[in-house]
Amino acid sequence: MSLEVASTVVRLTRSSSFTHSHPKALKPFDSGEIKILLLENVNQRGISLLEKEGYQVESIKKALPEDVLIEKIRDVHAIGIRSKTKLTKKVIQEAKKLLVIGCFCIGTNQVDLEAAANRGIAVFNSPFSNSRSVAELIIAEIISLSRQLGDRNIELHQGNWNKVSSQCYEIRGKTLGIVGYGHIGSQLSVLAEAMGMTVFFHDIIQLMPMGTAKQVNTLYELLERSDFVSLHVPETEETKNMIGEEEIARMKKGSYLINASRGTIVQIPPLIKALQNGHLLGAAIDVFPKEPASNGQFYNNELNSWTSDLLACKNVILTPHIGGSTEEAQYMIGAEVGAAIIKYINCGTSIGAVNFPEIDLRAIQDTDKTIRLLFCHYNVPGVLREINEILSDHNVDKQYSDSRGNIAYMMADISNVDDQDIRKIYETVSSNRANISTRIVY
Ligand SMILES: NC(=O)c1ccc[n+]([C@@H]2O[C@H](COP(=O)([O-])OP(=O)(O)OC[C@H]3O[C@@H](n4cnc5c(N)ncnc54)[C@H](O)[C@@H]3O)[C@@H](O)[C@H]2O)c1
Ligand SMILES: O=C(O)CC[C@@H](O)C(=O)O
Repeated sequence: MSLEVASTVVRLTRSSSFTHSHPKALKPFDSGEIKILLLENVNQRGISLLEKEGYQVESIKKALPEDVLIEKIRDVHAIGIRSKTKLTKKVIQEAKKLLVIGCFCIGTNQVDLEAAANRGIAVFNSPFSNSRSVAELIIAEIISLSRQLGDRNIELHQGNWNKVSSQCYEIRGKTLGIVGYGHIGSQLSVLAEAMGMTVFFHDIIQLMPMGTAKQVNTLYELLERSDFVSLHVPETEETKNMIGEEEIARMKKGSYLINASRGTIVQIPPLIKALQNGHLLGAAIDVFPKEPASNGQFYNNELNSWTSDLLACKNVILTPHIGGSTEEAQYMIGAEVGAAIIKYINCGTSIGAVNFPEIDLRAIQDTDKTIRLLFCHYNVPGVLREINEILSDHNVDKQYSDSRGNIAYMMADISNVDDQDIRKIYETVSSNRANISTRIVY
């Protein structure tokens, strides 16, 4: 395998010593030179945090077409995205200066995580800041489907008074089947039980049930027992097309399907068929196989060929991927992912990264002449010995290393390093046979 070198040159001037020692605010080099590109309308909280660090931040409200994205990503050290921007291997290969990707959302399926790790690029997300928002939306949808609220609302907006109770039900005493019992699924479980529902869930791992919920062994068992099925799995090779004709046929007659996970999990044509023939009484869909890059009049057959058939079905609630779109969630995500980007750029901290060894070191005290070496490398035998040989003329105050698959990451705080030694250390470490990326912060 060829060793790609994506190294960062450091500033060679330092501040002078302080009499008292404090945790030192580390900086990579002149922070003004750090360029950050934020796409898809990242919350102002995240923008402000990054700007406060002195980084140059460009924020764009929509996702970019691949050619424009490639052009822009070449020049930036960090990129912040949400669910629409596809950071494929091809795009990542063009990102020569990129250190870090921030997914300002939960899902990370839009990023080629392995390609990023192989370039020494850490990827962060916000694993639970919008979980509650999604769970609340699902509760609203369960009630809305059960009472046909969507249809009544449209009818009355069109002047049609249609007072009916036929096939409108309370949710008390009904059964909710949750597929994927992680952050969202388990929150939903608690809320649904509080509304008087009985909860079953299916997950690939054994999990502690909330309240009196029960885990079932198979997806089919869950589908056969539930009045409402709600999907909360990530997009993986196993979950793609998870709900198709056979699975829908296994659902109870008169039940409802809700998908706010990813658009690839449910096959829409068999869902449309089941809604048309009355096997299902309704569905709520928040995510779609293809979604537009920005707001506007894009929801049509050009986007997904079956759109008009779905629109014609009764009791179907369609929302534009807004499960996590609340002020509370977006603010928290902006703060969390913004902080993770800053800590990775300034201090090398990779705790919370989804594709990378997760390590941290306690702060450097604000005395002069200590540097932090950040060395991302291929996980091959003998490398740490070679690096410590390079560092042997200095005092390694503390050091931590971990690996994840074929990628390893080492942090070392080295004291008593003179200005002229910094470049030497940088050059020798970054020319190591296993180097992926080398950075020095101080
Ligand atoms: N609509 C929205 O706006 C919105 C908002 C947030 C998250 N999401 C989506 O929801 C997904 C779930 O979010 P989360 O925070 O609960 O994730 P999570 O990682 O906390 O939980 C996912 C659960 O699914 C389980 N799982 C994985 N593969 C499975 C399979 N094949 N069968 C059964 N269970 C399986 C996992 O074991 C895990 O317990 C995210 O990955 C994201 O794609 C959508
Ligand atoms: O905000 C988004 O675009 C994605 C929301 C949601 O799907 C997530 O993965 O957190």
